[in-house]
Amino acid sequence: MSTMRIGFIGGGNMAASIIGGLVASGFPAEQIWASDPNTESLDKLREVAPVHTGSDNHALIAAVDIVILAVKPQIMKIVASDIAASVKEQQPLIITIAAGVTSGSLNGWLGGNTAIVRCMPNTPALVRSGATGLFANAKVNATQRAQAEQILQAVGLALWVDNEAQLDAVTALSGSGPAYFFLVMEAMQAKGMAMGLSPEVAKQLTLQTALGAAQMAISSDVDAAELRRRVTSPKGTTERAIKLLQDGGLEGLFSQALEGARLRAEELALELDGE
Ligand SMILES: NC(=O)C1=CN([C@@H]2O[C@H](COP(=O)(O)OP(=O)(O)OC[C@H]3O[C@@H](n4cnc5c(N)ncnc54)[C@H](O)[C@@H]3O)[C@@H](O)[C@H]2O)C=CC1
Ligand SMILES: O=C(O)[C@@H]1CCC=N1
Repeated sequence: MSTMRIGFIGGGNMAASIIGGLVASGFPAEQIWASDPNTESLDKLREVAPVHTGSDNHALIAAVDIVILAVKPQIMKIVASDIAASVKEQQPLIITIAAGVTSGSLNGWLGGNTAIVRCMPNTPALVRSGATGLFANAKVNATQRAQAEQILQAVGLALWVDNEAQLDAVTALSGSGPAYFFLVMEAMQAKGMAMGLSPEVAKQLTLQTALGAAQMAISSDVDAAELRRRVTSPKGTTERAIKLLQDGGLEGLFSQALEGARLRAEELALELDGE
């Protein structure tokens, strides 16, 4: 880890958060490169850490051992096809964080035979509380797996999945997941206000409750169902609220929502493969 050189193609939000996490965890900024045609993105990156920056993706590949593709999914085919010759020559480990771009599509655009780790991070990576699923293709060796894991751990939890199809489930669960919790926060906050609390009080109580519930669930040795039972006094307020949520079909709705997201992830991969 300490001697590896890492290059980011695409120096936007996700690159900035991973670079920030790496440097905060002790990784030397002088071993990090980033290339991006947008000089504003590069200026912002240099505010995060004094990394090497430029606009030439080929020069970046020549300088590093690991290339992280952090561009938008829609331009991945163009970027990958353009760097294919350099990747063939230098044989870096490729890590992609783009949603919906399969390792098979990427491998094809890069000319084949490429070691690829495909990751599905989520937006809390921006505050180093991310949750990432990782998948390695058959070309990735044990050292490269450990390197990829350490890089993504710089922005939160990083867990391997057994096969690439499981990344669609990861996308439905933790990739899109922050939005589900944000929706619950919006609804609770709105009703708190409707019941007479000020916007600020409703907001702060909602957010602190979300944080407290997550921290309790993470640190507790019992599961979420038991924690819920412990809040639920017999014939009390929680019992009434939970019954209304369950009678309204909350669990079934979550099942449908995650299934819909997983199917959409499958569709997106097919759409991007054709681009
Ligand atoms: N934003 C998030 O929280 C998450 C993002 N992702 C994935 O991360 C990837 C990056 O997302 P963001 O950082 O949010 O996007 P962003 O738009 O902030 O960054 C993308 C960067 O790529 C640069 N770029 C465009 N063309 C380029 C080229 N030819 N060569 C090099 N750089 C080029 C752009 O100038 C921009 O700075 C996406 O593929 C997205 O699917 C995945 C999970 C969560
Ligand atoms: O909504 C999306 O399609 C992407 C993938 C996971 C989070 N955002």
